[in-house]
Amino acid sequence: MDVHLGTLRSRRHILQNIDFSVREGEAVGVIGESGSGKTTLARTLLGLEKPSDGSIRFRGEELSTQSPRQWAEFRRTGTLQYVFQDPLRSLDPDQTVGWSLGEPLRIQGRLSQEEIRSKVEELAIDVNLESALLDRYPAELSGGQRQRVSVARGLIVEPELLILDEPVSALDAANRVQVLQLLEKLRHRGISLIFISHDLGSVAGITDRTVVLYQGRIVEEGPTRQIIEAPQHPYTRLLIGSAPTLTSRTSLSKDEKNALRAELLMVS
Ligand SMILES: Nc1ncnc2c1ncn2[C@@H]1O[C@H](COP(=O)(O)OP(=O)(O)OP(=O)(O)O)[C@@H](O)[C@H]1O
Repeated sequence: MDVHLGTLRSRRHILQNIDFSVREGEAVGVIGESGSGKTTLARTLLGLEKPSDGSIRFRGEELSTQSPRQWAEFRRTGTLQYVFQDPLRSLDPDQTVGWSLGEPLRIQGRLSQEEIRSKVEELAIDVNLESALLDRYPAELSGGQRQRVSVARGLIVEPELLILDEPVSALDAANRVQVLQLLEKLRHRGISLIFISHDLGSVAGITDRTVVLYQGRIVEEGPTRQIIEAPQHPYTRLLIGSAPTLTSRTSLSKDEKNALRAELLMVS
């Protein structure tokens, strides 16, 4: 799949030849530095950008040719849900957290008010949100609590695929741990996940496979353990070398990093 963005006069090739799949119940990480195309990929998978070439299939159904209205319907029915970096943007500031959590179910229109309320309370327990928080407004929650609400909101309609774009980047260390623990718990629920992040450390404990995005292209893909223990591409080696806590190896020296950067220039 390819994606071009920009105006007709300055069209840019943002994603090139992207080809990967997610199996049922599998958690796949997409990592890459700023500008590598991660958010464009998330937006394309959600139907918010249109691929210029190639296809996006969900359970064999071709999605890339669907109209914006069909895409909206696909997101609305809950098959595909998403969590973005900034939970304040996805939660209505004028509504209580409990209201926002129940909103996807109200849109679906299949359950009564009481059923929705009890589902919201059940889910709050699941994501370790005290029930008293349900009556508060988003601005009255901590960043971590808000992001747990966003994840819960993505889950309430029991999606088949949850796309998370930098879900912990805006959080401090303690809140990050809480949200990552929640995501780890989700893995065992059979939901397929795409976890997009610039930080391999966040993705490491949660994903089965990882895709490495560099300058809009996939340069490496494999089991997350293998990517961490035996990275092949110089870009991945640089990423891992800059995150020494991920492996038992010591971090790269300045010379080693420079050598990898030079190699990277040769291959890109
Ligand atoms: N609407 C747009 N028109 C033209 N170029 C765009 C548009 N949106 C993004 N880009 C460019 O596409 C490239 C990838 O952007 P994208 O936001 O997908 O990267 P990212 O990996 O998510 O970065 P970050 O981690 O900083 O959010 C960047 O060079 C960006 O400037």
